[in-house]
Amino acid sequence: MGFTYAKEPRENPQAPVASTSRPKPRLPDLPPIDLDDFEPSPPPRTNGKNKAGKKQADVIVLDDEDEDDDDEMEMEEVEPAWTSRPAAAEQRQSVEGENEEDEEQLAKLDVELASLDEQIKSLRQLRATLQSDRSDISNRIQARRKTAIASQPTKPKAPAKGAVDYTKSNFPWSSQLKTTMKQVWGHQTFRPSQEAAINASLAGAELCAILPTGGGKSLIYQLPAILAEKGTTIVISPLISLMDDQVYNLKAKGISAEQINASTTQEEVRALLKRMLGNEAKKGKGKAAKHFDEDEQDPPPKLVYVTPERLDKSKTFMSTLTKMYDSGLLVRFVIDEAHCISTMGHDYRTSYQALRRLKALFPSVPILCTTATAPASVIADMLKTLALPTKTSPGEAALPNTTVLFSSPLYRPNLIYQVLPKPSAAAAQVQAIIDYIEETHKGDTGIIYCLTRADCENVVRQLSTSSVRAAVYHAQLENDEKLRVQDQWRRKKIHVVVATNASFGLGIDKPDVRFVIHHSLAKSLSNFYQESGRAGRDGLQSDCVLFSRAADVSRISTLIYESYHSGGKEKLFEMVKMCEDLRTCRKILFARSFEATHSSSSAFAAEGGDEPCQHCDNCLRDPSTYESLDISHHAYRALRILSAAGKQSATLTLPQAADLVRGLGKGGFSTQTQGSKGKGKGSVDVNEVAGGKVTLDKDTCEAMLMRLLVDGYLVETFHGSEFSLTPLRRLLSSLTSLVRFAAAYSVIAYLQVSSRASRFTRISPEDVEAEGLLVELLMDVRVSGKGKGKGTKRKATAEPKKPKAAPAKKKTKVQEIELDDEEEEEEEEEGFFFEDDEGQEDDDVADAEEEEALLASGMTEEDGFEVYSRRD
Ligand SMILES: Nc1ncnc2c1ncn2[C@@H]1O[C@H](COP(=O)(O)OP(=O)(O)OP(=O)(O)O)[C@@H](O)[C@H]1O
Repeated sequence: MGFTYAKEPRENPQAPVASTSRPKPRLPDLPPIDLDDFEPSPPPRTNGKNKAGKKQADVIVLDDEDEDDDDEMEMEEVEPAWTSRPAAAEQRQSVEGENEEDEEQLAKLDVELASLDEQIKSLRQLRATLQSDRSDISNRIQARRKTAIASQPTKPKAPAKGAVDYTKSNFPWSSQLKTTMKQVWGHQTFRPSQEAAINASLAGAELCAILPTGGGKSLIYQLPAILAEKGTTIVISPLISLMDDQVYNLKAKGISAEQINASTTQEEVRALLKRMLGNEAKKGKGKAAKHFDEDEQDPPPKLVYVTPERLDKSKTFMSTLTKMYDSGLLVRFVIDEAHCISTMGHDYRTSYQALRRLKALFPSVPILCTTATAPASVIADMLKTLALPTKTSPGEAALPNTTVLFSSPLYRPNLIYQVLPKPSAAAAQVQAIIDYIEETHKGDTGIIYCLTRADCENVVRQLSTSSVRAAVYHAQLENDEKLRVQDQWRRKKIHVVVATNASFGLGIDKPDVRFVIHHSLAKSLSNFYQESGRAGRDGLQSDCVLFSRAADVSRISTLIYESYHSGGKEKLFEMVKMCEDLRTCRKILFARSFEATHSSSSAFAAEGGDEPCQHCDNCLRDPSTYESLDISHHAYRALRILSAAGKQSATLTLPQAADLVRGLGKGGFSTQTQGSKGKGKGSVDVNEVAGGKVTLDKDTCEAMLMRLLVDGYLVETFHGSEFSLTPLRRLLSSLTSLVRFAAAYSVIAYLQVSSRASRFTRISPEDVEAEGLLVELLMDVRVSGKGKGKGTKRKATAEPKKPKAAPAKKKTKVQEIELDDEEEEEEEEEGFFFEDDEGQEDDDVADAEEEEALLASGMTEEDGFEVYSRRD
């Protein structure tokens, strides 16, 4: 090398030329010409001009001594491109070299531009998100202003023409109502909305009664059922346990009530259907008469409980109803726990959709819906599905051709709510429950709700080592075993039923349940209200305790993944927010949730108005036991680290993500890329990407990640992985195609950063150091002066270094954590437990899937088996 060829002469050859870093030019020896390499047609040299018509520079021979910095450029000027083959080759080489450099530059610029485009795209997305947040908040402000104006007292309107006030007690049946209630049920007075709803029911109105858990909804249809001169009331109920309970209680009062479920033999079903056709069939001449057994002495039942699947699938049952209808023996249809139409009817219990047929086939039979948790949207869905009038009117001014609505306050002052932190180790979790029961409710009747069958069994196993007598109850138990457990519980032979909420929730009515414990979060606030509502139905003070832990959120997400993106997530997050709130009265939190959507403004407010209840954990909480922790910088680091890991397709569950951002496992994590031995591995330098690790303790860090998830900085993605089919799942799969792929896959939820996270992640650690963060995140955390036990030391967290020029922030105390030093060191060394974590989730999903599969297939508990295996 040493010189290059000028493609074009400089316009001013005398002009100074910028020096280059190349070696000083030397006058080259002319190399021998290689003819083989000689090009046949060198570039034309015409009149000293180049192609562009510009004059070529003359050849200048430099004196050797004249080796100054300009030499090279001079050489460049004098050496034409075609002078020799080797020179041309070198020129080509050099041009190629330049092109390569430029192409490299181009590629680099392309990468940079693409990265800018990506950033612009994500900033645009972030902008849109923030703008949408802004308009949500602004709409909320507007809505509150409007509500405030609307709630100003206005002149009461005169009732519309033709309106009926069902709250009066001057109906022809009024005195008989009270007498029968006293005689049969022993109740002295009606509870709110009971009498009015019964009046409307007896007047033949289509109606919907929304009363609190334990509010006495059953009486609303049971009393009119026994007052009917003839015929049967058909109650459509979602759960066998609920039907068992109702039928058991009715029979105990001498009321003729039956149910049809999986344990009802075909013989029994046939006999019952004949009884339902009753004397009319006996007297008649048609087919019904032929079926009637002369020896059958039992009178027709006043109430028959069935599942929606029975109505949907059993032709014999439907044809019996048709005969009853023709004979005037169908008194009323009752849809108990009617919110299930909307909450289950679209996915798991599609037979609920078949209830639409009732109005079409039996138009003159009134329908009564009862529920404790039906927001306006659910009511609308319910009415539409049942083909009832979508126009509603209130019970005190009911209009013809409308669905009449009754509601009474959902707040139950005798229930004392509290949320307690759940320990991380399984044994410690159950021990906390044992301690609570032994200290507060020794010998009392209660329920413990768990997420999965495996959880139930673990809890019962450990309870058996204590003084608490407990039994397990879940969908896979044999029906006899279920009945035995319920019976023993009713007779106080056992204190506690440990149940999955899907199997032992709705409608369980034992008056003296003194406590309901949630071993894990409920799937929604409305589930929590329903499940905890099993307590204190006799009106006496009872406790509702929930043990909350961030990692449970991900467990639940995987259990509800099918409905996660169609409302499940929002419901779960609402539940999480309630648990994380350490300040607001639980009654007010429930009220906000229900009133936001409840059709009646009285949902919670009526009793005590908007005043705090003064007896929940938040009302009684000592302000010195919690504090507001500024988690902005922890959140920044966590999101930067997770974002970097995400770029390597990391697969991180919430606990794994917490470990990673806390710097455990030396920044290593599993990735989606499959290596020869399974998953691939990735790693991230937490100091480089985030300026350091998150210095919160494990629990607080997990709580922070959960908060970032709920606030939308993180998102969960679901991944299915195959696992072997258990015999039960295989059986289910073979029984119905409705047991979807859930039966053969486990689902894991991984955390990823969302576009919203770029509020944090787009700023480099240096900029954060220099300028601080724009976003501030505060989180309430519990603090306690007490140690955890023997060997426990109190230790203050090292807060991430605050930025020098950070904007002034609310002053917060440095959080103190109680963590055993040794434990901490062990964690550091051991790093991750990927397999264990996922194994746990696999188990969860397997359990829940079996439970859900029964529901999904329309085979709610054993009834479903009956539907599919013993077709009528
Ligand atoms: N008027 C009344 N006076 C006293 N007790 C009543 C009255 N009405 C109902 N009860 C009692 O209240 C308890 C709850 O009633 P019921 O099972 O009908 O509640 P529910 O509204 O169906 O509740 P859930 O929605 O939680 O199933 C029962 O033990 C019942 O006997």
